[in-house]
Amino acid sequence: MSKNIVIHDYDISRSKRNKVNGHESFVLWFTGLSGSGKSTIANKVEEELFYKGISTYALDGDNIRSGINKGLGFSKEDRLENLRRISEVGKLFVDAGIVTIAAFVSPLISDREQVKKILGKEDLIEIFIDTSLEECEKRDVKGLYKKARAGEIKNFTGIDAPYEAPKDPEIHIQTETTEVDQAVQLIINYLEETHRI
Ligand SMILES: Nc1ncnc2c1ncn2[C@@H]1O[C@H](COP(=O)(O)OS(=O)(=O)O)[C@@H](OP(=O)(O)O)[C@H]1O
Ligand SMILES: Nc1ncnc2c1ncn2[C@@H]1O[C@H](COP(=O)(O)OP(=O)(O)O)[C@@H](O)[C@H]1O
Repeated sequence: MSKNIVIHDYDISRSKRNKVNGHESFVLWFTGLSGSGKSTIANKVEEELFYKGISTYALDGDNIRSGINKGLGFSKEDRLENLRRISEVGKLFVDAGIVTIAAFVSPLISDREQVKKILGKEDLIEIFIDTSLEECEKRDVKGLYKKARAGEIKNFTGIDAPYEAPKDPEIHIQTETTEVDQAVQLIINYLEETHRI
């Protein structure tokens, strides 16, 4: 803690907010290669939760890398800082009583260890969107793999930057054998079975 910074406790606590909202707050953290299906599945999971009356918010590349993290690139250091700030923002949302959905490549085990350290194991549900590089490249939703192969983008995850698969995620989805709707149902089932919702 910096010198001369004194934390002020507010009376409206997270547990009061959770009680009023009628549900817990936590982060669903999606990790996987670009094009693996993180945003597609995260978006539908949010929709499903939202229409169940749950307060949700999705943090995704668009609202983060063009806003709070404008100026950060894709070096190992910048990714770590990107994910550190996202985790801190996620922590605020959880404190605000919101089920927070985060969809980021988050490629390294050490990146995700930092996320876990900031959010705390209890408030984090890690979801590995497991799609082979071959399939992501075939999808090439944004045409970025083509550019990376042509050398027009450097440090592209899966091409010339590493992706380290999670060893023990709470939820593991293989999109080449699981349809989007099935993936969403697996996540909702997990949340119900673990009494998160
Ligand atoms: N070099 C490189 N490597 C990986 N991805 C790249 C890169 N350059 C741009 N993009 C686009 O940025 C999205 C990934 O941003 P993230 O913030 O999720 O990345 S990270 O977690 O900090 O590694 C990723 O979005 P998604 O496709 O939604 O995953 C890409 O579209
Ligand atoms: N089973 C599946 N799960 C998720 N996405 C799938 C699946 N099958 C095909 N797709 C397609 O793959 C693409 C994934 O893109 P996107 O969700 O933007 O990935 P990411 O956010 O990981 O970069 C979408 O065009 C989606 O329709």
